[in-house]
Amino acid sequence: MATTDVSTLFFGMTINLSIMAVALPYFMGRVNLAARYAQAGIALQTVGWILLLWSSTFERGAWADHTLSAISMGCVSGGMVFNAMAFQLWYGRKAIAHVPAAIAVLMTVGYTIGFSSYSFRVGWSNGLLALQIAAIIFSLCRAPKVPVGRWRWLLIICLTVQMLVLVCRAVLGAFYTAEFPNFFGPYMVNRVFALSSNSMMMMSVVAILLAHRDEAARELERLATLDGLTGALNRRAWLLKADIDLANSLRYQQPLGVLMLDLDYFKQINDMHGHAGGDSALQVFANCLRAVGRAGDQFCRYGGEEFCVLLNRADFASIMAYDERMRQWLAQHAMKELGFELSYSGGIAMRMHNSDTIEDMLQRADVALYQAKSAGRGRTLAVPDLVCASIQTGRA
Ligand SMILES: Nc1nc2c(ncn2[C@@H]2O[C@H](COP(=O)(O)OP(=O)(O)OP(=O)(O)O)[C@@H](O)[C@H]2O)c(=O)[nH]1
Repeated sequence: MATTDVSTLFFGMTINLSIMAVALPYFMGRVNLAARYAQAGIALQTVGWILLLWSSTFERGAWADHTLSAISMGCVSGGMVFNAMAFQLWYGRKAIAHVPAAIAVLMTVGYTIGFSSYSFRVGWSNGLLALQIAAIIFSLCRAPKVPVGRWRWLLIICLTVQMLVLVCRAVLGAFYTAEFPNFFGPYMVNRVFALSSNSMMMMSVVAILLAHRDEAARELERLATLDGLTGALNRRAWLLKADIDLANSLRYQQPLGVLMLDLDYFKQINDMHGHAGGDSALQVFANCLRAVGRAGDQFCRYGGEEFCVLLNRADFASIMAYDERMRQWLAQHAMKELGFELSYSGGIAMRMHNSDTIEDMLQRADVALYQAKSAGRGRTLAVPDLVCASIQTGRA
């Protein structure tokens, strides 16, 4: 430790940062907003460190030293703001970083004004950078809105180490100036700061790459489970969830129903309003299912213009009420949003006995749906010998 040269360590770190600032955008390829924020954060911090090293080649306190150092502080703290925005997006939250951004502005302005006092500028810049990092750590300690991997803890550890070293530097620089008169001098705190900055920066980049991988995995899962046009679950994902719900319904002996829905005269809709009109109708229908559903109901686009809803803890009367709500919703919204009426036929199947499978229920719902179509459409039926009821509302 005693032989480590602080300037060389910072120089090495700046070289590493520069390589990563160029390599990340190049090798990550086209990325979404969060990764672009993270890349911008690293790039800004790189510029900051380059300027800081450059400033040290000028006479101390000279105009060039003052200007370059002030800009470098703005870049380093601005880079933190971009990183905070990236982490928030990876947390599934809105990308706001008011506190780190306000601290970045405050820090740069104060540093520029108070540059002539070494103790002030070291205390101010290190103290506020530590505060900025504390704000980011605080937001990382809140529960994420999406499942995130262990990168979160890696990042919290890296940032905490950096924050603690910055606090030491702030205190030593501000109050023990005689023992700590130079940023690049061979003092223990400078060495610790240079070494920890090096390793924490590397680890932070690892965390960023892991966060990006998490996000890619979530996106893949989204693509694999959702229908691209309507945002509804696709058949495969729905069947997996349906099996779990059926097992729970058996275990707790609670009612479970399947509602199979098919838009009426959909071919005519396509013919009259074009394929885009048909697509919009499918989206409006999915919105209808979303609007009238309760938490726990699962719906999917089963295929083409056919949808399925699984209604947990719902008896036949509740499913009839659900169907009625759907028809009312469509009566109020379809004409307004599409310019034409939208009607559907439905088939209901309740879980009948303990050996029922989802496939059995779908088969019964399909038979009921076929009967609803044959009976003139615009209605929802259950297979007559199983449940003697029908709902006949809307267009017949
Ligand atoms: N616009 C659009 N049309 C689709 C999509 N998937 C399936 N279709 C169309 O949906 C139509 C379904 O037609 P049919 O099976 O005859 O059903 P229908 O006209 O609704 O008749 P009934 O169900 O008997 O009332 C076909 O013309 C398909 O091309 C889609 O994603 N978008």
